[in-house]
Amino acid sequence: MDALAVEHVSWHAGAVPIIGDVTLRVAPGELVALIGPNGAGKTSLFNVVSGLCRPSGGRVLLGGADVTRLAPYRRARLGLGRTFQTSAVFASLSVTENVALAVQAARGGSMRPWRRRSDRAVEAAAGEILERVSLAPAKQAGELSHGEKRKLEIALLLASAPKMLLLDEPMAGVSAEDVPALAEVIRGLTGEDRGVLMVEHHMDVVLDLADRVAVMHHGTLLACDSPAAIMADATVQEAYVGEAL
Ligand SMILES: Nc1ncnc2c1ncn2[C@@H]1O[C@H](COP(=O)(O)OP(=O)(O)OP(=O)(O)O)[C@@H](O)[C@H]1O
Repeated sequence: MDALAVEHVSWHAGAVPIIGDVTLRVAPGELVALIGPNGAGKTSLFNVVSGLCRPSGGRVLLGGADVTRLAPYRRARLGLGRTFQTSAVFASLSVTENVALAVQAARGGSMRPWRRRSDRAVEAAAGEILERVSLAPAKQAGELSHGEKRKLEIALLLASAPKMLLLDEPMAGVSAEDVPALAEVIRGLTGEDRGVLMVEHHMDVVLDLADRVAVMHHGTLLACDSPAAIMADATVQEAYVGEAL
């Protein structure tokens, strides 16, 4: 069963066709990188998969369940997690407090403030997640580097134990020295049979991390294959004429 299946998906913005007949699968435990020149339709595809945009044709399946008509929060409950290009963390709270809030929300949806002494289980779960993303618990979220903030965003997603993750340019704004550590965290996300679909412009990161690379161009999927096959694909090279691949 695929973690994610996008089947013949099209999306129009009003009358303007943006995505046409895209079919793409992500297996459990697989990391697929989604690349393509600016304006190719990568974010639009993420919006269709996460439920922010309703496709004009085709289907989206999560773990085999048809979610095409479900609202984003219901897809999240079915195990879909998504990061965005902009950071969304509570800057004045510590790293642990941020993750503990997410764990608590995932467990009960209660909006009561997380209480330091009353919920050791929540704290323990938060600690475990922070270890997985190699992030120091005591730091205030507002003081983190870009790379650390990206790790914290991933930690917040892991709080709800998603089966399928959409990562939107995780390396954007991250300094060169933080890239290897963040790449290592992303590499670990496919554990526990989790599927990952990642939009990323840094080709070295894509080639290093991806099991397969999907290439979008003018709203369609040009190719989806191993990194080596994609690098050797003449059609792909042509789509990127004038741009660094
Ligand atoms: N709501 C909308 N209304 C009209 N046009 C849109 C809308 N959303 C996206 N587009 C257009 O669709 C095309 C694809 O946009 P999209 O953001 O999906 O591309 P992208 O591959 O994510 O690009 P980038 O790498 O620059 O983020 C662009 O030409 C964009 O201007």
